[in-house]
Amino acid sequence: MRLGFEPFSLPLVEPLGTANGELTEREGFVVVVEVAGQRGVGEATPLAGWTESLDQCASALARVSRFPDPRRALAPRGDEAFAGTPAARHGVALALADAAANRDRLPLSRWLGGAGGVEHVPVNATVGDGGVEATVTEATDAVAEGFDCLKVKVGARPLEEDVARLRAVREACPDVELRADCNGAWDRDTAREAVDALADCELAYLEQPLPATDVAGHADLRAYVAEVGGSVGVALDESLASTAPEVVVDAGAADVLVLKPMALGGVDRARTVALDAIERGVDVVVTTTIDAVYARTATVHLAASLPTVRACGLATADLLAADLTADPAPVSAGRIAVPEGKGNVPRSSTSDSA
Ligand SMILES: O=C(O)CCC(=O)c1ccccc1C(=O)O
Ligand SMILES: [Mg+2]
Repeated sequence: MRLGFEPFSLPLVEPLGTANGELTEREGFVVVVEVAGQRGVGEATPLAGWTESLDQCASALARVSRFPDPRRALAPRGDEAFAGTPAARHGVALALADAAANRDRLPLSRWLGGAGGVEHVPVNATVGDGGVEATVTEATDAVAEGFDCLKVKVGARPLEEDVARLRAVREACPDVELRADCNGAWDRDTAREAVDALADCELAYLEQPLPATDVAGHADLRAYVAEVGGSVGVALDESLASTAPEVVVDAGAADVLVLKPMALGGVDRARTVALDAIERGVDVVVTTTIDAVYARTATVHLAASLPTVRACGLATADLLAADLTADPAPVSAGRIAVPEGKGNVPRSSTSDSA
């Protein structure tokens, strides 16, 4: 039983504009385990605001790599080994899951508990902040590539500009499912104004309109939408990094949960959260923090393992200027074919398959 980890740094092709500023590169660790001769590869790619810092992640991985058996770190009593470091837990849990799925000769989607038979996962295109013209160009390019669901980043500029952007996208792309991700940028009044101003845009949902900790505000906003006879849903993303998902669901604060396995401490944990939410009538979308190929592919497997999932935020490989190995699950016509080989990233499709 061995566990090692190596740092990586991958630049984005161009910065992704969000209400929290620009994301320009992704740094993290490839985690490798060997269990009874079986190799497993995981990924820990922390992102400030969603997870621990890079340094905290490295410390947690170093600590667990000195365990005689790192599997103990995932056992219920060992979970404190990862307290506050969900990205580190994600990396170790994925490496161990990959090794076990390889041993059992199952694709990760099946090893996680999926029934099988899901060949594709639908995905949304991610349209960053930009002027009206740039936003419409990105949106129409995505539709031409076959996407039928678009997520537009908003909240980085005054509401009337975001309204103009979303109206222009709706006009140019009348048939798509349209979502807007505010990354917590609005206050309660602005969010209500947005619901009114966007009533004719047929938005599927507003993602994290209010700050992460304002769970009650999101419940109030849902009540407001019902009161004015609107149809826009409320999706929560950042709130799930600070508030337990069951608390969010109990509060009636979300129509949709946006689940990021890196922030939730692993695809295994994200799957538990997803199944619980679905059972309670809340939809789920799975996405990443723009992770590299191992974590992104694991999230494709997670999506495929669920009984239902809405278009996922997994069309982000092209945002990276380089990746850790060949992509076994590229986007084609707005969806991703689920890898069928054993494990997470099947060895035959990797460039380091020696
Ligand atoms: O969901 C998507 O379409 C892509 C992922 C994405 O938007 C994102 C990427 C990095 C950090 C945060 C977020 C987010 O959903 O807020
Ligand atoms: Mg989001």
